[in-house]
Amino acid sequence: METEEILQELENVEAEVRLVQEQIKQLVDRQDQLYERQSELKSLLEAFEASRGSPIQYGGSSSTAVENWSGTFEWDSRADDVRLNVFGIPAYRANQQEIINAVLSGRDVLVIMAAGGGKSLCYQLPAVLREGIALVVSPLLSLIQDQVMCLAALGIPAHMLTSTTSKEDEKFIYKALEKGEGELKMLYVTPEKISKSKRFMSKLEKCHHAGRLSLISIDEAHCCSQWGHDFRPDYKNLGILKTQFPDVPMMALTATATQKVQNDLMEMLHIRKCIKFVSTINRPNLFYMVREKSSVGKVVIDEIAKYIQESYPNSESGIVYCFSRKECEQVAQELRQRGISADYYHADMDINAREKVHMRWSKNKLQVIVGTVAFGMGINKPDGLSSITV
Ligand SMILES: Nc1ncnc2c1ncn2[C@@H]1O[C@H](COP(=O)(O)OP(=O)(O)OP(=O)(O)O)[C@@H](O)[C@H]1O
Repeated sequence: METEEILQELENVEAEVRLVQEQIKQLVDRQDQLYERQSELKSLLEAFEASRGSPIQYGGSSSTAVENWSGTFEWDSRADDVRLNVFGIPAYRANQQEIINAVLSGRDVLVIMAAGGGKSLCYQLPAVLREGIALVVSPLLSLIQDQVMCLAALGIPAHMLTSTTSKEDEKFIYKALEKGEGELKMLYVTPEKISKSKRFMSKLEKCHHAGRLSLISIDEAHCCSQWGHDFRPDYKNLGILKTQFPDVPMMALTATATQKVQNDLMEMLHIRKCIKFVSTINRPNLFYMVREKSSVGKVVIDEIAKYIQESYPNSESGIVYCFSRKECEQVAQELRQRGISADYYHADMDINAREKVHMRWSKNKLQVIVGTVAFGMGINKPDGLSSITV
């Protein structure tokens, strides 16, 4: 093949890709319009139903108020069973059931719920209920490891595909995506996988083509927006997921998003018509205390050590937040000198060292992590978690 011929064909292929992308965009827009019309028609039916005093049947099932996601759904009893017997959760918290119902109805959803409010259940439960594999995009390795560890403990086959994944695991995951072999229910990846690995995207495409991609969940979705406090450039490319897999419900979850960030992330993820759930930030399990800080460094450490020893005599886990990396190392060392099992965590450490500290802490082999804000986003540790900001 002559260079000129190659160039010509490349040009043709690129032109066709642009055309296909345009067609996909038009189809996604059309899908949005249809959803909107569907909602209007369901509202009309609901109104008729109310005026006649009897339910109208359509599409083989009884009608549900359009935005009434707390109504009755065919999966209610299966969802209750999984909630209780798989996740060990006796009752839903505010909005959880409605979010789950919206996703299981095939809708795209934006969830704004305070940290620790229970966002994970909102995508993990549908992932267990739906056939196939759910993809979860999450920004931090430590967060992914934490989630995969918790899911494994619940007996849910979850895996992660990250820079630390072994060749063997990678093979297993690719086979599960491509051929449906092996047990895989939830796959966690960092956003870089979506934007940088063509191989992964091609396997995902095959999984979708075979009808086995059940759900796409974007955790810490505020990272999409440049207006947010945690902008991650690779999150910007996640829009491709909706473009490539328009029929797969997408969930975007975050604890903090201003109106501007919400609009921005909906735009970027191509979920402009999503159902939005905002939970109040009242956290009854949180207790705040502010104490005056001495100007003498040693006294501050003495007081923190005393507070930890007196308030957490059974070595319950905690985090001490510091502003600088150097401070983290110093404070950890000084706490150790006062008999507290403590270690530091910050972004200057290599990934293995960070994971080691996180694992020791997760398994209660370390009581206190002294970290910068690099540690903590999305950490799930139900037993006695306390945090002190120096
Ligand atoms: N309905 C519920 N009842 C009791 N506990 C729950 C319920 N839902 C979730 N939890 C528990 O609450 C804790 C926090 O949940 P989760 O980690 O999902 O929070 P999150 O909203 O993802 O927080 P973050 O923003 O920090 O990631 C977990 O231990 C989880 O098991």
